[in-house]
Amino acid sequence: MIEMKNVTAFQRDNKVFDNLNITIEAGEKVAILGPNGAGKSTFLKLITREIYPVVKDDSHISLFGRQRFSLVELRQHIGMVSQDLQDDYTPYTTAFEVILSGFLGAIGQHDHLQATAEQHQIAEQTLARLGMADYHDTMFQRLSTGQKRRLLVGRALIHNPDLLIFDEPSNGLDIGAAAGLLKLMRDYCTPQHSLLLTTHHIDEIIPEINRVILIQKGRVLADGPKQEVLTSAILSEMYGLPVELHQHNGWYRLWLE
Ligand SMILES: Nc1ncnc2c1ncn2[C@@H]1O[C@H](COP(=O)(O)OP(=O)(O)OP(=O)(O)O)[C@@H](O)[C@H]1O
Repeated sequence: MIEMKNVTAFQRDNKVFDNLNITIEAGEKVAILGPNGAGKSTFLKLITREIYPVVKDDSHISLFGRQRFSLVELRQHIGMVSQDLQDDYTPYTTAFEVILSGFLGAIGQHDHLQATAEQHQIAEQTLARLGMADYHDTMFQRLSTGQKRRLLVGRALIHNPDLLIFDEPSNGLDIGAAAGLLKLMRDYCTPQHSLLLTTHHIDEIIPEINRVILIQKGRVLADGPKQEVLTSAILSEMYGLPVELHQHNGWYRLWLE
């Protein structure tokens, strides 16, 4: 579903990846961990085409079996939740428009992208299912961080995408809102759906995630089944300080030694 071969990519004049190789198959549920600045968001931006790789003969990015996509087509396959996306909404976009924009692969409403009556109806139902029907016309700037994040999840899921991308989704959420978010993530994890989660919080790695990729300074430090990659020794090496990992009923927690 995602194949990155020998990918070199920059953020302005910072070379973030030099010959990165990562393949993710359809249906996989994957967590990507790494210290600040490791390249996690850059990896996701290569998928969403917010960043383009350096053009080289032996390098390509293939998404959903293809190397060429229009952005509109691509976004039909992907649902995204990220702080960047949250920041991109104008303060005056209403809660309903945020949800509806998931159909349009756009931020907010755009005159040239018209939603159908059926899409309007599904957006109304989604808003209600999220428990936010009373906020239909409330402007984005007047919502709490938890409410904004819930809207973004509704927006990401509304078109039933093949791939859901969560970029540090529970940042800024209280424990109840974070638990609600994890529940939405788990509900999405059917065999045909793929999930990519980047996080700093080991306890966000839901039991359905079976593969973990560790990135450090733009390189893959470890990549494999969760139970092999998530060990105290490997995580201590990655973070450069001694940590102790605990596992309980498929969930993980990290302690400083
Ligand atoms: N807009 C930008 N301009 C220049 N350099 C950038 C920009 N955004 C990121 N970088 C650099 O690219 C590298 C990778 O950043 P990236 O945001 O992908 O890391 P990350 O693993 O997502 O970090 P974090 O956990 O802090 O969000 C870092 O060295 C960062 O300083």
